[in-house]
Amino acid sequence: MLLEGKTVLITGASGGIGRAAAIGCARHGANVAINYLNDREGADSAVAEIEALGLRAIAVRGDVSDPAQAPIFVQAAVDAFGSVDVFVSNAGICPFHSFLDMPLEVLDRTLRVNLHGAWYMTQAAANRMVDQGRGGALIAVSSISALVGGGMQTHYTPTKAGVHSLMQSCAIALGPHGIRCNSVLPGTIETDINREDLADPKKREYMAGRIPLGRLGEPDDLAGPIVFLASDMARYVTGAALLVDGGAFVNLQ
Ligand SMILES: NC(=O)C1=CN([C@@H]2O[C@H](COP(=O)(O)OP(=O)(O)OC[C@H]3O[C@@H](n4cnc5c(N)ncnc54)[C@H](OP(=O)(O)O)[C@@H]3O)[C@@H](O)[C@H]2O)C=CC1
Ligand SMILES: C[C@H](O)[C@@H]1OC(=O)[C@H](O)[C@@H]1O
Repeated sequence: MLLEGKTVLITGASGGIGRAAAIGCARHGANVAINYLNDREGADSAVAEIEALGLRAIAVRGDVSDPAQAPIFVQAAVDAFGSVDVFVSNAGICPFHSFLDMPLEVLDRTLRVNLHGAWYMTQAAANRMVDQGRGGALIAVSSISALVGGGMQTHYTPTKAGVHSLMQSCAIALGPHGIRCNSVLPGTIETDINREDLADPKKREYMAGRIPLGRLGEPDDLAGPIVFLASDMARYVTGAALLVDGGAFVNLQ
């Protein structure tokens, strides 16, 4: 049990990586506050799964791109569990689109959810941790796409580089408060975000073929790395980026 007695907050935890991380943290003894936007059923089922493990969980609806939602989410977690020990900034979107004709609304929404949303939520969680005076851990779900490009992701990849950069700067700003700030960089993980993209058999075969470990990722592949970075096992790790990609990034030839 690496997170016994801790309170973990995760944005976008109604499905995919966030949901797997929420359940992974509960398996290690944490109570979990789950933020979601549209998928009430997914959020409720994550809460039920955590409760079945004997831990506590709440689901709080809110759009991370709205700055007013950040203090509301943090306060809801404090009201329910009394503290904020770990915050995982995970909520994100990736509406695949070509560059030259990118509608401004698609660009704007992607930046607002993935980057502004991460910033607002991280700041609110950090303020609470500083007030508590006993440190904490912030983790951003960045991406292999922080390091490499995507022709249909020109609006998205800068946000993933951005959230890792946010963790690096926060590591400096918050280190004196004992708050560690790190990123995980998933490769291609099968979730709703890429269901349509990977429905193309050629694309799927190409993406899977790039991976030395021989398969696309599943959401639960991120649970262990996130629990590790959240826990005291990583007590001297801050400003780091942990690739979780089955080896895709290093696979040149
Ligand atoms: N899958 C992959 O290959 C990779 C994913 N990532 C990153 O992982 C993170 C999670 O993605 P993944 O699990 O794959 O995708 P999913 O689409 O499965 O999950 C996305 C989650 O984000 C939530 N969400 C979306 N927009 C908002 C918003 N405005 N406010 C609050 N919650 C929101 C969704 O909530 P709801 O459904 O309730 O609306 C959902 O819970 C993203 O940041 C993504 O960039 C990084 C690298 C690879
Ligand atoms: C959504 C994509 O399949 C996924 O998102 C990322 O961040 C990865 O790099 C993949 O491109």
